[in-house]
Amino acid sequence: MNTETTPPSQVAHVLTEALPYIRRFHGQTVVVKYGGNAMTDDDLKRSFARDVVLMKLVGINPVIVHGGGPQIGSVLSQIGKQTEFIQGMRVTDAETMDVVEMVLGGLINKDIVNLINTHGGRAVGLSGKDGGLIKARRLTLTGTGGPAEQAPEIIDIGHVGEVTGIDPALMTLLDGADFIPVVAPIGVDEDGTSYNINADLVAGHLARTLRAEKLILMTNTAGILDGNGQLLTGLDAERVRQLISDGTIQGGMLPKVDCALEAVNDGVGAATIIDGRVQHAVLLELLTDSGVGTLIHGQAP
Ligand SMILES: Nc1ncnc2c1ncn2[C@@H]1O[C@H](COP(=O)(O)OP(=O)(O)O)[C@@H](O)[C@H]1O
Ligand SMILES: CC(=O)N[C@@H](CCC(=O)OP(=O)(O)O)C(=O)O
Repeated sequence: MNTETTPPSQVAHVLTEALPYIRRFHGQTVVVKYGGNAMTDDDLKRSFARDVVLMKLVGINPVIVHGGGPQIGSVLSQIGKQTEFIQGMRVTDAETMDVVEMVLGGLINKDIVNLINTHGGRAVGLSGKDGGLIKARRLTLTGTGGPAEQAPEIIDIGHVGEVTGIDPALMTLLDGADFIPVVAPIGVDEDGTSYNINADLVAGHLARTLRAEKLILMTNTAGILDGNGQLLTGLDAERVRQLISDGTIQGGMLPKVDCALEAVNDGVGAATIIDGRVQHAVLLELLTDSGVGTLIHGQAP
């Protein structure tokens, strides 16, 4: 909103509309997954940084988990390396893992930290290695094809991890000192081996561990769409299962719905998938009556 052209009464109205939401989320943790597809445009990146700073200033505790899939892809193509996804996960050999660490833990993480800090926040960038934050192990995928009587085929996708534990100590420390944590989705096992982890999965685990009031997954669609491209504003587990089995939900949307369902069934207040291509998407979702995207419901009590 441009306050130079907006009548003051309208500005006051907007602030009043936000008041019940500010009260509701005050002192609560909100985990925001900032997908690589939502960080392509400089204006959008700035609007995201301002939203995060505003959240912190009104007493909400934002925790940012970022992706960077397209950015990893572009560095891999610059060095002439092919990349492949199986069931939404990037096949990650040792050389790809180095690029993942450089792009996620280096470039993107520090870019977001810098952006938040230049807009008045105090962000601290971490990967899952810092303070033992994200414990991981190798993820094994099983094939979906083949005759039913045969044991499912095990697919090796290299250094791709799944989260086995989150140590919240560092988060609590940062939150207590009013810092904003910005987390790169890299985990480590007991032997010190690094793993590339889908950022949605990390965000879901963090939200559960921190008992977040809300998990927000920002992506490059209006939310979850039905077969006709229409936005589905609210879904429960049963409907999600149907949409997966009829192929409406697929690819990169699969880990999002999985982790959103796991989160709401394990103590997280709500999970929404929103359009990160919209300016101030996070504020619209958190602090206005309109809300945006798809809300994933938990099981009825
Ligand atoms: N039913 C669906 N509704 C919306 N998007 C879907 C659906 N099924 C699959 N997708 C795909 O999921 C993508 C989002 O996942 P992904 O590309 O991994 O995004 P991000 O980088 O934000 O994690 C969408 O761009 C779309 O191509
Ligand atoms: C295992 C795996 O696929 N990891 C992802 C990690 C980044 C990510 O999740 O980025 P987005 O959220 O932007 O998709 C990858 O290598 O692309």
